[in-house]
Amino acid sequence: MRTDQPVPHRPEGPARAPEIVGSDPAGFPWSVFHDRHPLLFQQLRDALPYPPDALRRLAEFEAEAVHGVIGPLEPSAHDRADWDLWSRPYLGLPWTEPPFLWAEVYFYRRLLSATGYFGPGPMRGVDPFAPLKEAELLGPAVDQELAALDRLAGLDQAELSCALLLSSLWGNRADLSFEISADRADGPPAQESAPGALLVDDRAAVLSHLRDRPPGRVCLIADNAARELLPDLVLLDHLLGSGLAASATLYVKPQPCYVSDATVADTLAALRRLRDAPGAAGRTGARLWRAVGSGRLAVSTHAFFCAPFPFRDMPDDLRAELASATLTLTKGDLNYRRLVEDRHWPATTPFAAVTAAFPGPVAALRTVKSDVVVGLDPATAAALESHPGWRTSGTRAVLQFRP
Ligand SMILES: O=P(O)(O)OC[C@@]1(O)O[C@H](CO)[C@@H](O)[C@@H]1O
Repeated sequence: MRTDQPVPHRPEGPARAPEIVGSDPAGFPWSVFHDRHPLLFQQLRDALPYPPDALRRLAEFEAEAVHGVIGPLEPSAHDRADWDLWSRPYLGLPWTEPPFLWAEVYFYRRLLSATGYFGPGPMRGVDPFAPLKEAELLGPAVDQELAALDRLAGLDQAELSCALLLSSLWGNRADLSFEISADRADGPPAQESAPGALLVDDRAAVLSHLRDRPPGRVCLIADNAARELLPDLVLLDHLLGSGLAASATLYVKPQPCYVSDATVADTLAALRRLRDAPGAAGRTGARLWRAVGSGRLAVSTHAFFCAPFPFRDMPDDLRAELASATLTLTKGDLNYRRLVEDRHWPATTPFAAVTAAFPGPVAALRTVKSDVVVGLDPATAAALESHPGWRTSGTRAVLQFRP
């Protein structure tokens, strides 16, 4: 990863709204640091038997992250030089003072140090979130979701494309960090079919974009493992099999973060889960297995996916890869925050304007779990104002496209 400052912000796009920070005790970011994170520390200690030095580091980091001020990475950290630069403006401040996106990414980086993930000891390379992700992947809910693929047999290609885009989108509701402290102030989770739950639906435009050109490479920047990654993989299989894509690249995180974010190990586990399933799911898994073997489906990663910056600051090598894709699908809330920048945009700010710096055509598939939203029509935005909590309840979603 580069150690210089992020590339200067490009001039395109509307005047930029203020960044979302965590300093308002009534706000969502504050609750993440003060309500969600203490529960997360407990969940981690329950999930794996940590040795004494890791328990001590976890306790120290918990005290710092919940009540203290931001400290540096340990001197021996392999990425200390990067983070020294990136954290210079924020060291010594309460965790809720910096931009929320920066603070959360750094929180998860520090958490890995505390568990010993990068250390010389027995926890080196041990994903602290693996027990949570594995339980979800092997659980009965996944059996049911995979069995449901058998019922798609009667759909024609267009219907199938629409259905699988939607299931990949709503798969994003399966988010283990969100489940820790889901804010249900806005009522119970909406069903996929609930009228009005999908605030923007650009599926038709996404599909005609793919149909109207020779099949190329589709990239998918994944979010969560297990129950979200499975429908993402099924969607990629469909795009490859239907000729809407000639090849695909699945981008996952280079290291564990944000609790359930997918890594390469999670991807391999999901592929095994699919391949070993009965019926249509098993056939899908077998095709995907072969697609990986033939190179039609590449599983890739980049250090930038765990860096605390919006996508407009991506380094040139990743920019060039994405620029050559016919379409990039970004999954989930965090990737949305990185795509449109985590700012207090008016909700009617055009999606195309704030994503202008993204290299190539892009579609965001995201359930709304944090404050930022753009691209709503004025009537939708106005109607939502009478539903306090709609931005963080995970009951609404957007599927937005910019050619
Ligand atoms: O990216 P995802 O998995 O859809 O959501 C991540 C999330 O749960 O974590 C953040 C708060 O910790 C929010 O952006 C969001 O609610």
